[in-house]
Amino acid sequence: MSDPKHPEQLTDRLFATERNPEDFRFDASVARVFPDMIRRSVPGYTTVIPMIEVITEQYVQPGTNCYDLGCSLGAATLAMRHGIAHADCQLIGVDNSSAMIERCEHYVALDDHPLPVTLRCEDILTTELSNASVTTLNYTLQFVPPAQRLGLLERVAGATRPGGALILSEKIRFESEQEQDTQTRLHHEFKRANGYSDLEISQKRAAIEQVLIPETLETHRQRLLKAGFDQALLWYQCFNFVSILAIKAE
Ligand SMILES: Nc1ncnc2c1ncn2[C@@H]1O[C@H](C[S@+](CC[C@H]([NH3+])C(=O)[O-])CC(=O)[O-])[C@@H](O)[C@H]1O
Ligand SMILES: O=C(O)C(=O)Cc1ccccc1
Repeated sequence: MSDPKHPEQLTDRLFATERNPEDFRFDASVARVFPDMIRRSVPGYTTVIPMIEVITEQYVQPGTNCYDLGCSLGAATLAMRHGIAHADCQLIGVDNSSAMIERCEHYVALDDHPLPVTLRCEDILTTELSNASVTTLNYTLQFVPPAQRLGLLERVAGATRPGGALILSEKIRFESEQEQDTQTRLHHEFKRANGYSDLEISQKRAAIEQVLIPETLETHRQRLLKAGFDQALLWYQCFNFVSILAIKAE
C-alpha cells in the first residue's frame, strides 16, 4: 500500500520490454517513475538542481513572482523555494500534466519551508506571467514546438523585471556531425552506466524523437537575445545537456 503523503519512488523500466512505437507522453506511468528516470537519463541533472537554488538567490527581488515552467514533480520549484529569502515573493509552478501536478502537490507539502507555492495545471504557452524576477525552464522548452519557442521566450522576457533572469536547461544538438555523434554516444554510455539496456535506450530514443526537438546552443543564445534578454551565458554543460543563464539588464 502506498501512503498518499509519500509518493512511492519507483525504478524506470518503462522501455525495458518490447513496445509498440508510440510518442512519449507525461502520463501517470511516467510521473510514477519520474525522479528515477530523469536522474538516470539527463547528465548533469543532479548538479543543475542545487545550482538553481544558488542562482535564484542571486537574482530574486523582493515583491516579485518566480516561475518554474514545466515543473513536473517540483525538483526545480523546491530548489527555487530554498533560494528565496523574501516572504513577499510568489512562487508559481506550471505543468500541463495533471499526473505530474498531483504528485508535485505531495512533494511541495513534504518540503518544510514557509514560502507558499502555487501550482497551476496549465499550458506554459498561455499561463499568465507578470512581475517576474526569476523564471526556470528546466528541460521543458525542448518539448515546445520550435515555432512557438520565440513567442514563449518573448512573454517570459517581457514579464521579467530589469535585473531579473531566466534559467534555461536543454538537451542540445551540434552543428558538427562528428560532435553530434560523439556527444550522443557519451549520453548513451551515461544511460548504460546508470543501468539502462540497449533496448531501453533505443526504444526511448524512438519515443522522444518527435516530441523532444533539440536545437544548437547558438540558436538558443540568439533567440534569447531576440526575445529581450541582454545576456545569455552558458553556465553548465555535460555532454549534450546544457544550462543557460539569460539576464535582463538593470
Ligand atoms: N506546453 C507545456 N505546458 C506545460 N507543461 C509542459 C508543456 N510541455 C511540456 N510540459 C511539461 O514539461 C515537463 C518536462 S520535464 C521537466 C523537469 C523539471 N523541470 C525538473 O527540473 O524536474 C523534462 C523531461 O522530462 O526531460 C513535463 O512535466 C511536461 O508535462
Ligand atoms: O532519456 C533521454 O534520452 C533524454 O533525452 C531525456 C529525457 C528525460 C526524461 C523524459 C524524456 C527525455
